[in-house]
This record gives sequence, structure tokens and C-alpha cells, in this order.
Amino acid sequence: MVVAVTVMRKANVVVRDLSALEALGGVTNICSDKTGTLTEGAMIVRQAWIPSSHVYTVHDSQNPSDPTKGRVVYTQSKDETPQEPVEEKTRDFDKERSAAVLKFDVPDEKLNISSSKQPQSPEPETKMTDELRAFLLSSALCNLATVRFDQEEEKWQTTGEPTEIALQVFAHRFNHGKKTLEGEGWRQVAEFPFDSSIKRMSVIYNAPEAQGSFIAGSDNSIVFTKGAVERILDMCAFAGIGESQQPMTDELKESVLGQMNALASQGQRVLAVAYRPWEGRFTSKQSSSSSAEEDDKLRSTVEQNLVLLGLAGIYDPPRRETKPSIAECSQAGIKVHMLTGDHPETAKAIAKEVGIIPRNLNILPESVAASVVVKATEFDKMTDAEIDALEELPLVIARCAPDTKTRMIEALRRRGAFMAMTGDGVNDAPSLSRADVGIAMGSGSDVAKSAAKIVLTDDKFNSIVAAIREGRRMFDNIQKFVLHLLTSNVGEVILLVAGLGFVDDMGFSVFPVSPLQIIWINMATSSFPAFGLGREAAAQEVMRKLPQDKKRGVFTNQIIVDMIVYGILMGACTLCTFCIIIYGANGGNLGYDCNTKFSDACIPVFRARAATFALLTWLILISAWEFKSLRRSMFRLNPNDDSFFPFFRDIYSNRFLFWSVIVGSLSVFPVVYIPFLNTRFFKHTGISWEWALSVGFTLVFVTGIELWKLAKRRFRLLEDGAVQRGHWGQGGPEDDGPRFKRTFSMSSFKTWVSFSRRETGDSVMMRATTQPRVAHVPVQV
Ligand SMILES: Nc1ncnc2c1ncn2[C@@H]1O[C@H](COP(=O)(O)OP(=O)(O)OP(=O)(O)O)[C@@H](O)[C@H]1O
Ligand SMILES: [K+]
Repeated sequence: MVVAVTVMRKANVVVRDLSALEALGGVTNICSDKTGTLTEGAMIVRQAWIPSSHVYTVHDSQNPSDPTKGRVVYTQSKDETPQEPVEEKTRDFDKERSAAVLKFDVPDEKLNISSSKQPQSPEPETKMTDELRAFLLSSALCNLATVRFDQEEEKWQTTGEPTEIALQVFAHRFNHGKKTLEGEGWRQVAEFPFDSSIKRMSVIYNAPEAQGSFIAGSDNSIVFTKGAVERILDMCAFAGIGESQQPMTDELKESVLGQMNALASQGQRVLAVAYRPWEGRFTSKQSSSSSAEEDDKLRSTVEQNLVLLGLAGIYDPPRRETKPSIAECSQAGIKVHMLTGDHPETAKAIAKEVGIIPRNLNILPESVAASVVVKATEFDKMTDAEIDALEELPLVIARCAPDTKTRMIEALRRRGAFMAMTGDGVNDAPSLSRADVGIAMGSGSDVAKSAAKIVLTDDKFNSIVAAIREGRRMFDNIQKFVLHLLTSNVGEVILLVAGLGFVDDMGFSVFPVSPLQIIWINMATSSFPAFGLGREAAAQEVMRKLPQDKKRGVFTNQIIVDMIVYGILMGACTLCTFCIIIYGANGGNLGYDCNTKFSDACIPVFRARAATFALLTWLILISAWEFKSLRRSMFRLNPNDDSFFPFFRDIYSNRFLFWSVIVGSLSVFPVVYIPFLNTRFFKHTGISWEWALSVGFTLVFVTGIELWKLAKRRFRLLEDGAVQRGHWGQGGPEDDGPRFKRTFSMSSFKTWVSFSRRETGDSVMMRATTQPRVAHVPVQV
């Protein structure tokens, strides 16, 4: 366990409760946040849309905190509906988007070379307009993030939330950062902070003399608001400023929402930016109200009759490691759900990118496809019975509130799932403590951290998967440890109970092994190999089998049957050795009072004991090597290793186990031969030809175990459940299109051919509605 915790520290996982790590091994469902966990958490404003005016697009920016990198171009829209230019952009952007993931870590020099080679875009460079200025004012001022150039370190430093940093950096591109503006005389008079349940934030500013007049009268304060589009839009009465200002009609609303969908379906988080001139000066008396209720009332009077200034599309690329980790989960029989505060379209686009849902939802059966992506409001409206009636729980829940997370946990629990839940916010604490395993982000709030059992210092999703692998390894090793312990106990009990039948002339039962021998074996020799088993590395297939059954725990059928089979084998081997020496070689001479004293009459019994003791010790030690794998041969632990005899390398890979077995085996000799000690305490004596029996039966034992393992493999006895990947495997390459373009080989070509054949025409529909495709992943073959 301690070993495991140190390993996990290195993997950026802090385990606050040891049992949590083991529990993680049994997780069947992971509910993950999006921002920062599945994605980089480094956001860039990619597009800004200003009503009936312009679309600004940021190109070639790889560093999310550096406003000097990249260039901004805009597209003038002549039409009233700005749909068209953006659609043009979409193609261009798509290219960029997939590239963005790859580009993020590339050193700047390299990027500059490649970007300078690109033909210059014919699009006009940006010029400042009042509309843009108003948009920037609101983005920069309704914002708690800071962006500054650190002269000493020669790089851009940012603080604050990624969403806000993105907007602040965007404003900096036009020299409209908050610092600059406040330097010009903008003064904040009130703030209504962001809250993830209302998903918006507002501030009130007083403009410097004459500066604010282009959007408000010079004596007025100005309210700046930003937040989730649907919410802000409902509070807007107008869109645009100056001559192009329009009242907010249903039609206009539709068009803005359409615009938002266009941005969101590219995976961008879309924020609406708005403002409102306040009648006269907003005084601090109004803002320093006493009760929370009055605060709310004030807030709702402030946040109404707004003027929409534009939309900002903010992109947060998925982490490169996310998709493979999700695929790993899927192979391990673990489902990944995404619970995000973002808009459904954004959530859907990102979920597709990381492989939580298939790119083509049609490959799912209709009944499932309908509920893969749901909005939290829909989910919250459903009754428990309705949720339980769903064929599958949603994989993506958008616009998620903290309560939704708790409901999801309960729904999962009713289905017998064992779930891990991530969270970072203060109001995630209830769901974190209610989940079977709560995982907090290192960057998250302290409340979340103290409610969670596990903290990810690096926030990354793949660290969760690493922790699960570690949990499963621990579980496997505990199983091996237990099997080792119980097998030796069963063997000893069989030997001792059968030994009651060896009755000497006085009518006493002669012990086939003396009490001190047993104690010596249990304490001195067999405990070290047992610890050694606890340090075994993870088997290759730890992440290819179903999570352990929480109700069964360590005692699976396989462990119980193995324990009985190996225990009987051990008991039989040791009994045979004793019997051969007493009855075969010495005519059944059990001597006289041989349990207590050494005499010439007891020599046969003492010699038989020595041989039995040596054998028992060796069997227990060698079984530790055998239990490195429950199903694979000790002589071929790694099926992919094609060296002729990998035995010594495999055995030596766990040094501690190796040496404890070797030293333990050799310790038999002094124990048997040291005079006085042997006859007086261990009640055995030096032997000669009997060694052959000990060695021979050790070989019999190993052969027996190998045969049993072979039978288990051949007849698939006592297998762990195979992972059924259902309709579709998460994170899989299935819907990535033809894969052979990237790595062309004969076999990949064959799979592609069979894949495209399956995928043509109505066979898709057939598969979707009739036969779920099931991929069997064999376990421990
Ligand atoms: N600083 C902010 N100011 C105003 N609105 C914001 C701000 N940050 C986020 N939003 C809006 O609130 C929505 C949800 O944000 P929230 O922070 O609750 O999501 P999240 O929990 O960070 O997302 P995820 O679950 O993906 O990590 C965003 O989609 C956005 O529309
Ligand atoms: K979050």
C-alpha cells in the first residue's frame, strides 16, 4: 500500500484515503468535468461576432496567454444575417482546430517558420470600430483576470479563470486590456460575481469624462455583463449600438442562437457580451445592501434591458492524452461520462473529439442515441423512474448544475454502478463526498479537495486512469497475497490432520512436522514472499478486464477453487514424502515418543520430518513465483515475449520476491544441519537420499500447478467476465474514418476494407437496430 501511494505521488495523484485507491480499481463509471480535465483548460478566443457587422477570427495563435501572437482578421457581413461568412470560416477553422491540439506544445520558432511560409490571407486586417470597442470594453472590464508581460521572465503571465483570461488576452490584442482602461480613468463601482448556477457575471463602471459617451450618456454609469448566451439573450432588449442598433425580436434571437450554434458546434464555448447604460450614477449605497435577498433583487434590476454587444467563441483544445485514456477505460469496461457547465453543442463537439460519443450518432441504436447528450434541465425534470427506464444513462450532460451531479450519482448507484466523480468548484463538494470515489482537482477549491478522497495535482484525465490502473494492480496483488497465504494454510492443515493417523506403539499420534517447523515456515520463510507478491507490477491485462465485483471482493470463484486445488496438491505432496520415508524405507517404524525427544528409535521419523519440512518450505516459496500470474504459466508470463526461456528474466523482475524465495529455499540447509538446534528444537535431523524426494515432489507440485493453469486456460474455466464493449467502444478509432491513410499496412488495410463494407448502405441501420456489435476482449489467455 505504501509502495502504491509513493507510486501515485509520482503520477500526480494524491491519495487522501488509502482505501480510495483500492476502491478506484473497482470503478465502473467515471463522471468527469470537461474544462481542464478532458481539455487543456487553456482557452483562446477564436472568434468574435458583432451583431450585423463583423466576424473577427484569430489565426495562428498557439500561446493562450500571449496577445502578441497570432493575427486577427475580420469578415464584413453585408447581410442582416451574419450566417454566411461564418460558415465560410468553419472550414478554415476546422483545419485549425485539429491542428491546434498538436500545435500547443511546439516551440514558437518552429511555428513561426511554418506560419510565415503560409500565403498571407487576403482578408483585411482589423480596424477599430465603435461596435468592436464596446465589445472589448465589456469583455475586458467585466473580467477578473489579469494579463501582463513579465519583463524578468520575458513571458506573458496571466491569473484568473481560463475563460476570462481568454477574453482579457483578446482585449489586449487591441490594446484594450483592463489595466489600460482603468489607467484611462474607468472606475468600478459594483460587481455581481460569476456563479456557475446562473452562469453570468456583471460589473458596473463609471466612464472617464467623455470616453463612455459613445455608448452611454456621459453622466451615466455603465453595466457590463457577460455569460451563457441563452441566459443573457433573454435579458437583452437590443442588439448592437449606434445606427445599427435593433430591438431584440424573436427573429433576431433566432439568428443569434443560430450563430451561437455555429460556433458551439466547433467545440467553442460561447459567451454573450452585453452592456446597459444605467440612468445616472450608480451609487455605492445601492450596491452595499445587507441581505442576500436584497442582493439578488438588486442584481435582477441591474441585469435587464441589456444591449447585446456580441458573442465570443472561446476554444479549449482537448488534451492529447484524453482520447487514448478514454479508449483504455472502454477496454477496461469503464464508461466515461462528461458533466459540463457548457452548452450542449459545445459539449457534444468536444465529446466527439475525445471519443466519449461517436462522431456519427447513427451508429447507436435509436433508443440510446436519443439520450446520449442531454441538457441538465431535461435531466432534472425527469423522475427517478423515467431515468431508470432509460436504456443507458446519458454520456454527456450539458449546462450541468451541482444538483445534477448528485442526481447522476444516485441514478448510477441504482444501476449498481461504482462511480468516480470529479469536481473543482465549491458547490461540487456534496457530489464529491456522495460519489463512491470523489476526485478533486489540484487547481480546484479547498472545499472540493477536503470532500474528495483523491486529488489530482495536474488535473489531467489520464491521471485518473493511471490511478485506476494502480488500484487494480493493488487489488490483483492482494488477491495473489491472499491466495498464497491460504494455499499454504490449506496444505498445512491437510498434512497435520492426516498426520493424526500416524499412531505409534504407545498410541500417540506422531506429528509429520513439528510445531516449531510450522512456526518457522509461516513466520520466517513464507511472509517475505507474500510481501513480495504485494510489489508485483501490473499485469498487461489489468486494463483489459471488467472492474472487480465490489460485492465479491477478493474472494472470486477462481481464488477459492485455486486455493483448494493447490492446497490439496501441497498437502498430498508432503504427505507422500513422509509416508514414503516411514513406510517405504523404514517399514512403518514410528519410533517411541518422537514428538518430544530425540532417540535412536526416532531417527526414521526425524529424517522424514526433515524431508517434509524442506519440501513444504520449497512448495510455499515456489508457489509465490507461480502466483505471479493466476492463469499464465510461470515459464511464460508474457505471451508477447518470444524469447525461448524468459523464466529467469520474468522471475528476476521482482527483485524482492526473487531474493526472498532464493534465500528462503537455502535457509532450509542450516535449519536441517545445525547440530543440537535441529534435533533439540526442530525435531528433525540431517538427511541424505531423502533430498531427492523433496526435490522430486517440488517438481511434481510445479507440474500440477502448471497443468491446472493449462486446464483453466484451455477450457476457459473460472474466467473473469469478458469486457463487452456494447454498441460502440468509447475512444475507439471506429468512427475516425479510414485509418490506413496514416499507417498503411496489409492488416490495417484488411480491417479497413471489412470496416467500410460493414459501414455501407443500410447495413448500418441494421446493425444499429438489431445486433449490437460486441467485441470480446479475452482476459488472461
Ligand atoms: N467568468 C465567467 N463569466 C461569465 N460567464 C461564464 C464565466 N465562466 C463561464 N461562464 C459561463 O458559464 C458556463 C458554465 O461555466 P462553469 O464554470 O459552470 O462550467 P465549468 O464547470 O467550468 O465547465 P466544465 O464542467 O466543463 O468544467 C459557461 O459555458 C459560460 O457560458
Ligand atoms: K469545472
